[in-house]
Amino acid sequence: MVKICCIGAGYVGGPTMAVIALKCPSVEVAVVDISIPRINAWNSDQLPIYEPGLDDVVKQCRGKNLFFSTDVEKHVSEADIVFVSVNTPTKTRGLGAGKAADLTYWESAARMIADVSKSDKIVVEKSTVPVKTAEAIEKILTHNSKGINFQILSNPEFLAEGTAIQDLFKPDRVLIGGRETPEGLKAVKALKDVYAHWVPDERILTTNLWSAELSKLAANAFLAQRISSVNAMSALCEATGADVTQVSFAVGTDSRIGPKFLNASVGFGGSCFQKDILNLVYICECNGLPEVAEYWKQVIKINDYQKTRFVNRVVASMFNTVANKKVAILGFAFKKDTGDTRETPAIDVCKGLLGDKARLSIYDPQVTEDQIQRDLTMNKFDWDHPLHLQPMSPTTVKQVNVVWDAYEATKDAHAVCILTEWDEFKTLDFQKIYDNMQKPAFVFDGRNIINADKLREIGFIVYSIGKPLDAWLKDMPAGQKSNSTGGTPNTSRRPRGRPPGSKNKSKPPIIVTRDSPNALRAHVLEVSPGNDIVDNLAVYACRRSRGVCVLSGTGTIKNVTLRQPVAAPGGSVVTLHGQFKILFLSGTVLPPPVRRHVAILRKVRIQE
Ligand SMILES: NC(=O)c1ccc[n+]([C@@H]2O[C@H](COP(=O)([O-])OP(=O)(O)OC[C@H]3O[C@@H](n4cnc5c(N)ncnc54)[C@H](O)[C@@H]3O)[C@@H](O)[C@H]2O)c1
Repeated sequence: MVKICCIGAGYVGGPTMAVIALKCPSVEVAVVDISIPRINAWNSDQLPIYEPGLDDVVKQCRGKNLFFSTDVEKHVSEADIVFVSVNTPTKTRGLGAGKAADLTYWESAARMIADVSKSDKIVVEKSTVPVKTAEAIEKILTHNSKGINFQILSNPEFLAEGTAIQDLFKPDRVLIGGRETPEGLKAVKALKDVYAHWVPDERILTTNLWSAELSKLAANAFLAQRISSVNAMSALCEATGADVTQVSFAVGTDSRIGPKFLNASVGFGGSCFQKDILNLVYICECNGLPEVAEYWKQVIKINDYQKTRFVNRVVASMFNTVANKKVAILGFAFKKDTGDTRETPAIDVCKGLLGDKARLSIYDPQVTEDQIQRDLTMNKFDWDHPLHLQPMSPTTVKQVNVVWDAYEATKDAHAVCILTEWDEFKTLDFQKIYDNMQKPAFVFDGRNIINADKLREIGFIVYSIGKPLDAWLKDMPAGQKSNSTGGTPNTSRRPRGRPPGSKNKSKPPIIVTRDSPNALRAHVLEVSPGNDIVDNLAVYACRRSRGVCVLSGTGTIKNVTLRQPVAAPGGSVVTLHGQFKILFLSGTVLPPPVRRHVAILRKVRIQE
């Protein structure tokens, strides 16, 4: 019986090995990891990752030919084929920091394989690694081999989280790279035989080692580039009145381009795209190709720009400040059908809004409070280290409240930001949400999943990425960079001086609302039908611990109770029934600890 061992029981190692075990009953598969909680979870009913269809596959073969264990050395020494699927984070220190791949975990796995092996082995790179990594790994293994023969193969994984099981069942292709020597070709054939249990022969591609390694980086760079291309178009669509959905449909029907991966959004995320492109950029620089490096860097710059642009749009639309306003965040995972939050755009958007002092109420069906707090306090790239090496007890962000229901998150909120395209968000009762929100009520759809027209009919002010703007949003210039957003900083500098040929333009009005606690701020409040105006204002003042000075009001009211000042001679209460139009409304409402009767709504002039 062929024995396979996979080092690393993560998003790739776990599902990939479970599918190999399912499809190859004659192969014994052990998945090993240094993380005890992770292995315990794989052996329980609560798997450590959420992936549609995964539970079913694991249940069918766990304990038969699929095993999860922390006994790394035992299973490695017994295996014929060792997959290495460990983290390959971006380096945070030293040479190549912020770009190059950190191969610490890979190297320590390779040294351990060399130490414990007693028989020949095929070692398979499953992790995404820089091109030429196999050469380095080969050196480590052969220098410590004690006469054992190791063959290194590159077999990069192309699954996408959220559809991993489908992708593994029916891959577009399986790529195997190996040495073009008799031993290398034999090793390639041995691995090909494993996949041949369920993947058609024409879908198993074999190449040399370096082509396989580079193909994975190239594939991710191309995918991310499509997203950045359509996101760049989305900014132009907003500026011109074009609709990005119509543009991408028209572009995607060209058979040379194709329709996939052309949805505009708040930006791409996930553990791979940014990391792999940075890695590619570094490799280009090291190979003396600065122009090529610069080209790929732009894909990440546009992604950062898109997140910053989204935050700016939210802040600018809400009178240029979100200080102390409740903003509901629907969705935190980097895409639907996964609980994975690695490099999710939600992190930068939330940090940006928190930088402007918003209060956030976050709901995601698959992400825990602990994870969200961790993500919002962790340093860049720290997430890509095994759990036990990450900061143990992150400080929590106080302005963040994580809830388990979209209606709870949106209650009393000023705005809703949709950051993950979960299907359940499409069927929310937006009328109910609107009724329970502060007015004007805003929806910022970062995934273009809601029916904007319907929401506008309800009364929302809606922003959908790359779509024609509401009149309200057009009047709120959001193109400028906001220094207060904590999102990924935009490093590009504007050239000095006026562009050639430009004239003096009329300047947009400057909105002077700063968050000094004592500054006056203008608010438009809408009191819903059936509500008492004074009560509403009192609740509003109380929640914000602020005095409210009412300057004017419009609309119609019913059942008016006019209280004459108590001290006035003959002071009394006059109650008027019927429908009245407000001509003039002024007054002051003070928050606690001032006693309620001191809060006075002074003047209402009404007309029958
Ligand atoms: N997540 C994806 O969608 C995806 C897709 C394709 C490729 N990849 C690549 O696959 C690799 C793994 O990604 P992932 O998402 O599964 O990461 P992950 O963090 O989910 O899993 C990696 C696991 O390796 C374990 N590990 C680290 N060092 C170890 C060691 N010396 N011995 C035993 N276990 C060790 C960690 O504890 C962790 O559980 C990365 O290189 C990634 O770029 C990821």
